[in-house]
Amino acid sequence: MGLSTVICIGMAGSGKTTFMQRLNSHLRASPDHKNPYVINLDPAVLKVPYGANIDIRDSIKYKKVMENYRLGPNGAIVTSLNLFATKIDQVIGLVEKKNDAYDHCIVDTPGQIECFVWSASGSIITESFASTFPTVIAYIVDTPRNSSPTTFMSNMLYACSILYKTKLPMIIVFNKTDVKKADFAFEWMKDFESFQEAIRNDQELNGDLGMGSGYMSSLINSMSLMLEEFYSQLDMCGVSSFTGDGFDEFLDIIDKKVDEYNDFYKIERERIIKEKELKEQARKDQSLNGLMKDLGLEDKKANNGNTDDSADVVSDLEEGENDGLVDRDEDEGIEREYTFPGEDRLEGEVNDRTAPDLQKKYQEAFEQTSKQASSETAENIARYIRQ
Ligand SMILES: Nc1nc2c(ncn2[C@@H]2O[C@H](COP(=O)(O)OP(=O)(O)OP(=O)(O)O)[C@@H](O)[C@H]2O)c(=O)[nH]1
Repeated sequence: MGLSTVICIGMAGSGKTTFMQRLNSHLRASPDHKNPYVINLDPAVLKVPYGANIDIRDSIKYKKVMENYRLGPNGAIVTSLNLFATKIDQVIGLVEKKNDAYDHCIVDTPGQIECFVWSASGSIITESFASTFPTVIAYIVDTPRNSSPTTFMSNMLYACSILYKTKLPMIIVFNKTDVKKADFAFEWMKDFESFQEAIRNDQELNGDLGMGSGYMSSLINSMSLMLEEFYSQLDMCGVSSFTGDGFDEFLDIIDKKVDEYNDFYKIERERIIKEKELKEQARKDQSLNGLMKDLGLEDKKANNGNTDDSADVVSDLEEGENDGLVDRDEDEGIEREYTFPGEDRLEGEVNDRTAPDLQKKYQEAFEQTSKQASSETAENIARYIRQ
């Protein structure tokens, strides 16, 4: 089995870094597993309590990003990730070389979850891993803090949005079980009635001031079906990053999720990528056809074999046909200054339908321009980021 990636995501303070530290030491101590390859993507963390093979802080100085770009803490995290994302191919290349030496590549993400999950660079980084290795999301939850049913549901909705956004297998990891066991959460996820009961109790306990009051409880009730569907796609486990409890189970679930990735998610992802490519090709063909049509160069076959030049092209209009279109201005005789590069044209000629290779030339020019445009765009983005 080759290397698989585990990306740790979770709300601020849920214990991602401590979880990473424990997972790292657990894997190192286990005779059944190889040491993990560890990546830190949190540019703002002061101290990384595990030895990282790749650390975003080595290449990007968070404080400098804040100063140079005059950004606040979150803006600086996003910008640091943007800068890092420009190098992601190199990072993936490095990890790929370790494919045989490691079983797991574990990735820590910034404390501010939205900076990673909802940023373009977060998506690029996740996508890059997911398209190269089987990739699983470990969504870390602070169990004691989620014992209120409404806080729990908000957290689950967040996890749900990540699942649907990344389209990757997900494990919900209830952390800090040394403080509070996660049984209540498993129960709520398996049996929606028990969750509704918890909301009713919360309401009774806290009255109208309680989070479970009125509007919230009816919102939660109406979301029950959606949440049930979401829970059915997940695996969950309870761990304590302090004591190491539950980590064996977590690793078993990772193996299961990697199989799931290979059997289902990979095929689904490839289908989606293929579909996108086809759509993109269709869009390009359409704009090329539009261009050809505008130039009066559409395929003759498209005219049902009618070789008569019946399509309205600029040259036709010049004849002064009464076609209801706008008449030319008085500057009729003035030759247009623009022309198509490399085209040998006769004076005043607008469309030369007799040139047999013209369509081919336009096709080449179109492809050339779109290639040039995309590399120019990439260069512009890189220049902008460097500035
Ligand atoms: N009791 C207990 N505390 C934990 C556990 N895991 C983490 N903590 C504590 O939770 C707090 C947050 O842990 P971190 O690992 O810094 O959490 P984080 O999600 O990486 O934090 P940010 O990156 O700042 O968002 C720290 O005080 C940890 O000591 C655990 O399993 N049990």
